[in-house]
Amino acid sequence: MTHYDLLILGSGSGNSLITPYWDDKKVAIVDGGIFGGTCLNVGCIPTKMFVYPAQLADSVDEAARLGVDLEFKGARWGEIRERIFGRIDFISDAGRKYRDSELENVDLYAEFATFTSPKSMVTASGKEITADKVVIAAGSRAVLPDIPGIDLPQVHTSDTIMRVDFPQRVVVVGSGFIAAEFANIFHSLGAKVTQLSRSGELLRTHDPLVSERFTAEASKRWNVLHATPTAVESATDGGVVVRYENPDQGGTEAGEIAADVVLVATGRVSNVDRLDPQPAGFDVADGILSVDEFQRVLSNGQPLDGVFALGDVSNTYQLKHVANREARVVIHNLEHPEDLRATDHRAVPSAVFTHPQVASVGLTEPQARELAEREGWAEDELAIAVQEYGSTAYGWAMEDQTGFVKLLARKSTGEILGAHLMGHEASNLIQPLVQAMQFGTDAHTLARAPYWIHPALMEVVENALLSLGTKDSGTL
Ligand SMILES: Cc1cc2nc3c(=O)[nH]c(=O)nc-3n(C[C@H](O)[C@H](O)[C@H](O)COP(=O)(O)OP(=O)(O)OC[C@H]3O[C@@H](n4cnc5c(N)ncnc54)[C@H](O)[C@@H]3O)c2cc1C
Ligand SMILES: NC(=O)c1ccc[n+]([C@@H]2O[C@H](COP(=O)([O-])OP(=O)(O)OC[C@H]3O[C@@H](n4cnc5c(N)ncnc54)[C@H](O)[C@@H]3O)[C@@H](O)[C@H]2O)c1
Repeated sequence: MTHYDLLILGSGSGNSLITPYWDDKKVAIVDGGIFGGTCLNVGCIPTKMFVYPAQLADSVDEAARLGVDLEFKGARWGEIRERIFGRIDFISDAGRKYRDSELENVDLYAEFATFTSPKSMVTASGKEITADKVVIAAGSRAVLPDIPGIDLPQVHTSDTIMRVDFPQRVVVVGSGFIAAEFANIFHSLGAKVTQLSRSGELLRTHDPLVSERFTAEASKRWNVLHATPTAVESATDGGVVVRYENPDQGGTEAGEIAADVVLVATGRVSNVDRLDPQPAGFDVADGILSVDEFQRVLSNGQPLDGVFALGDVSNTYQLKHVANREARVVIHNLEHPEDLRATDHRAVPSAVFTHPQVASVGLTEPQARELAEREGWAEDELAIAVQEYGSTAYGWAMEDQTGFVKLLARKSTGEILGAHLMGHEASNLIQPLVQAMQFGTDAHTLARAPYWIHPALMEVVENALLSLGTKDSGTL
């Protein structure tokens, strides 16, 4: 048995916890997967490195509308893939070597491990590790529907799809973040894409206007079927046949579609079940490890001293910037047990890097209506504004016909409740709204106090804020 000052389970966001504070202390980092975790190896970073070339390919259609004739001659997928993974694999490998052999005070266990008590683990090869402090950053994994043929080699999750040779025919199963991003990448780079959506509505957890308009836009670009897969079968040409049926009345009729590869993007679950949480007495609720606001793991509803968790294993956001924020809180709380700080989850934004881009923060319209009803607000207290990109000068320059900013606010106070953007650079345009929600800036003050550069596309946010008609804060 080897004892450490700190044991970290998971080398994704967990890797950032080893600050200079631990230089003269013993640290164990345990990871049975690829060093560096999901975001670096199979998540945010490589996907966005494919999204950008896809965006360049998309510009051909946009340019044509504006009288500029470009030609898409094709994408050198193999080259793109080698460039992306040449960079990423190098970073992952260098990180692993640094932890494994260059730091004297850190031991890397490249194995899966399970808990035997809150502060002790056993690795797959039987090594026992104990520690004074423990951080669980074990992430999440893709879930697959239980249908015949799901284990065929042509069926992928986001973990493996980016390493394939370019497929001419792709079936994407699911309607969430991952499905939207990959359907767009493969379509834009020249593949024939069919997306199977169980509900027929893409990005369904977003505001209904986003879901409705994104579904319409995506359906113009690739084949979106209101259907769910029932089986995948090998085909004689080396590909597969995906059988599908309509999940409810009004859906696509049953049928089959041939594909080279299938990407299954039907959600991710916390890895907590694979840690053996019972012997450790960890609380698990709704499939995630329970933590308090200081990221301390709970046992029978009480925080365990010196045991923390962060990221996808213990939150339902499943976003890297949330895992990073929680990691900063854990870094502080590990080093200052007498001055614990809480994680602030008030205004967590997200973006879907597809085409058109989507970005959101705060309440959707149904959630805001529910709040208004619960709190007995007057009829017109909920202010809603929808501002089209095309209503601004830069939108004219772009001849934009799809982009919009939708805002929800409380009329009498100007409190911004939610923001939902779809269109060019939505992931950047949303940032001032995130700031305002975080700092409690009301809609009128945000529109009037700072200068907004004219005629930047950001004016669409300024105009949406003014369109809300919330209380006049007096700022001219
Ligand atoms: C395709 C894709 C695209 C994404 N894009 C974005 C994006 O654009 N923006 C965004 O904010 N988020 C994005 N995400 C989500 C983001 O990647 C995750 O929220 C984030 O990486 C979670 O970090 P983590 O530290 O909690 O877990 P991870 O980075 O997954 O780290 C967990 C580590 O724990 C290890 N582990 C698990 N169990 C054990 C065990 N029992 N023993 C030993 N080791 C174990 C795993 O091998 C893994 O390396 C994306 C995710 C995917 C899949
Ligand atoms: N840009 C980003 O920030 C980004 C990008 C990718 C992933 N992520 C994170 O990763 C998480 C997982 O992404 P995801 O797209 O897998 O999950 P998701 O929860 O966004 O979407 C899952 C989709 O699969 C559908 N589905 C579930 N079971 C099904 C079944 N049996 N048959 C057919 N459809 C089914 C659901 O209806 C839903 O549309 C996201 O929640 C997100 O937080 C973030």
